[in-house]
Amino acid sequence: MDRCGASFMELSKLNSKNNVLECRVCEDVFSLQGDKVPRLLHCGHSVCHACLMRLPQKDNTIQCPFDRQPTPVGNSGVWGLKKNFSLLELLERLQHASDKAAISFFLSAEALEMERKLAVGCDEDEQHVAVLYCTVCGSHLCEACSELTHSTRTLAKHRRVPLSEKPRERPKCPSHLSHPAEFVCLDEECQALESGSSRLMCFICKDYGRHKTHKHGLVEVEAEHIRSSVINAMQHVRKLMEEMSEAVQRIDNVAQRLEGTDPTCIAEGRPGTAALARARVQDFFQQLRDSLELQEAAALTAVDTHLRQRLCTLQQLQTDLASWLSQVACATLQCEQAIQQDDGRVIMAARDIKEALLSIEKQQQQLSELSPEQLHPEPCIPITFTKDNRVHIGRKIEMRVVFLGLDGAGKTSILFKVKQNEFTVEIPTIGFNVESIEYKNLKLTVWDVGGQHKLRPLWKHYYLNTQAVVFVVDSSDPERFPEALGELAKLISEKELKDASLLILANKQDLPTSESLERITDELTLNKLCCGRSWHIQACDAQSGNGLHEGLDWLSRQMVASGVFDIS
Ligand SMILES: Nc1nc2c(ncn2[C@@H]2O[C@H](COP(=O)(O)OP(=O)(O)OP(=O)(O)O)[C@@H](O)[C@H]2O)c(=O)[nH]1
Ligand SMILES: [Mg+2]
Repeated sequence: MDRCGASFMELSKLNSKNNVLECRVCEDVFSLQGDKVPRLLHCGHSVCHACLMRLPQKDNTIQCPFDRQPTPVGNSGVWGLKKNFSLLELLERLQHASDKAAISFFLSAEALEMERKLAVGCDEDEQHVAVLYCTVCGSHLCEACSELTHSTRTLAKHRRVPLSEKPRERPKCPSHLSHPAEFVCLDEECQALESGSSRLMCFICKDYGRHKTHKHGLVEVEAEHIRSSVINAMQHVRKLMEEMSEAVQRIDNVAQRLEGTDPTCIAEGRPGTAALARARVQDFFQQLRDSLELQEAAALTAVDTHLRQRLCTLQQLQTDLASWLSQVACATLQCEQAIQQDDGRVIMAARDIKEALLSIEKQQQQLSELSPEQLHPEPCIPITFTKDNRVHIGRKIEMRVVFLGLDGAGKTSILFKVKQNEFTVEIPTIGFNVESIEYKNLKLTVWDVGGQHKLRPLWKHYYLNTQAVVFVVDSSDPERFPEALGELAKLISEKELKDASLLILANKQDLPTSESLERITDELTLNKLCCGRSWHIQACDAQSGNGLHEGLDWLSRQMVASGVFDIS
């Protein structure tokens, strides 16, 4: 192989592998001059003159179609950009070698393999796979057939290129196969309805065929439009793909953070967020278990204390009864023995007999003073569970309740209506009333505190250990609703009352001027104010007692988690 042949082969290989001699936008081979001359962009990429002319210009700069780097163009536009002289020199050498040397085509084994992958049959022998294309004969050839068929002096000059560089074929007119399809129909209806091939036409079809009245364009130009629109679209697609792969990366990072398998977590020995969440849940439930265990222990202690007291009482009663019994038995014996004697001795013992009988009477009296529960004790233990997981032993749950509200709202009237079913005209409370009220399974200790303005600063002394606040509102006095709202808002913000249930009694509903529950709820902004705590509004009147039991029932439900269990 001579030097020229060798350099041609290398250049061909270079070109076939990297397409350095083609414009990568239009894929046309660069030319030494004219539209296809390669021009250099600032980023180092080369693009043919024609493609550069088609690129949009913004503020006298054009963007490289490959890396979007800007290249300023002067007043002379694309014409002012430097030609890629290195590439032009390479091209010139290649053409020169091509003209001079007999073409003996060599492709590396690797390049041959690439060409074979195109799987095009050899036109000379269908058993062979083509790797070359003769641009003069227009035939696809394998290496052997290429040598064989192009061995004469004239045929050897035929330009053969790797199959992958085969020049694009010109389409044939579907109606006149001997003519090239030079035009394409641009009619909108045809574009929408017809296949691409039926829109192609030769010059005869253009002037006389079915598309003759339609708008048409040159095949090359239209194909170029499609190519450039695809290239444009591909730029967006590339951006989209970048965004997608970034999103995939982000998702991957998040998944790793969740599982704790990301490098930072591993390096710092930090668990993933899922493990942290699991630990938080376990902590929470451990605290619940701890506090439940404490509550259980307290409840069992309450049962044990109850048992000790009951046993102690029973033992005391047993001891008392045994002592009474022995005293009665002793007196009875004394009397019986005395009356067995002769008359004189009976008379002499009369005083002792009287005393013995008196002692028996005394024991009888003591026995009759015992309650039925003491005389007929039952082994059962009544247990109630409160909502705060306390155990209450006995038939009634004790509850501390404070009645608050503006002066004249009816607190004292309600208290006495519930306690002794009486409605009397009350005088204003100065200080407080405290009463014990039993209702169903509740034993309420009610603190009714005076509501006059000057007394309100004292309300705070009644908050400690209060399980429920009953806030009484005079429903017939809407002018004082804002004042009531102000006092209620202060109560709600009190720390000591944060767990207390809140019953709002809309009192004096018997009066014709009384407002509805909806209006009072709105005026006192109860839905907002009491959000997050257990509260209830109940219409009532202290005169008839209507609504008071419903209110107490609600309070009972707030206290009791589970009704009375008679453990027997
Ligand atoms: N018609 C009617 N009058 C009521 C009702 N409840 C209370 N009253 C009357 O309203 C007035 C005030 O009642 P009280 O019970 O003293 O009011 P209070 O909230 O205890 O007032 P202070 O002790 O000053 O805080 C009394 O004259 C009661 O008779 C009711 O439901 N209907
Ligand atoms: Mg009062």
